Amino acid sequence: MSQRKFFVGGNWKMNNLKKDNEKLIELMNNASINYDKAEVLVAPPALYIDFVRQRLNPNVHVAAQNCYKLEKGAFTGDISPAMIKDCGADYVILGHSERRNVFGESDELIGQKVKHALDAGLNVLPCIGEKLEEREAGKTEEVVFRQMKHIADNISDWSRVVIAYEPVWAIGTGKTATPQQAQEVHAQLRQWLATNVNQQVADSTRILYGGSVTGATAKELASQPDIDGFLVGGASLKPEIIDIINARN
Ligand SMILES: O=C(CO)COP(=O)(O)O
Repeated sequence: MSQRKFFVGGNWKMNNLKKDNEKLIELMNNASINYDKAEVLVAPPALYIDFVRQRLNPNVHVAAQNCYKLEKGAFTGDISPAMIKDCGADYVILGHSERRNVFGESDELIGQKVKHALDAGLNVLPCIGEKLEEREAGKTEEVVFRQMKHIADNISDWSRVVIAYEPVWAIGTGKTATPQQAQEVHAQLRQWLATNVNQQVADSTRILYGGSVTGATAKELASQPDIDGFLVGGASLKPEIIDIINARN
């Protein structure tokens, strides 16, 4: 097992009202979690970052699900890393497949966001992953390497970066990648980092898997040598998130 600390993020997406958030926070605050073994993060909708940060165990990171590439200005509807920090969060998820595919964000824009968020002092959790037709056309490596390059070219400090590999065909579909499928891509990504950044970054950077992770599938996925944790959607809204956080115990 690697020296990289296990990391589990819950991406709440556009779900839950205050009353639901309160229940989820209570569940997490009362759970038995060994924070020496697992780094834990939740990403509520931006409107609730302050609400969640004020109530949640301070050991848990709070993240925004997205942000813009500039500090402030006339960008109606958007938020900046400075605002995220001001509300007490310390991470931002960037380039999630829903941002790429529902909202049309490009590799270039995601790279610019990564750069600005790091410059502004946040930790970043950039996401990459291929669509089903890309996998079926044998293009997985090409796609994730291209996405990775746009991100890596904009990283000034790798100690504040956690990567998430989330194959689009596995997100919200109930079709979890097999441990072998996920491990294969994670190993390729780690090799890409070794070749294109350096060996130290390849050895130390956490690469999370995301896509229909459940309490039932987490343990075997977590036992793979290059899978350093998870970014969880649906199951992060349920009590089984605790089993996923404890998957390495
Ligand atoms: O997109 C995801 C996490 O960012 C994964 O979502 P699901 O776990 O619901 O498939």
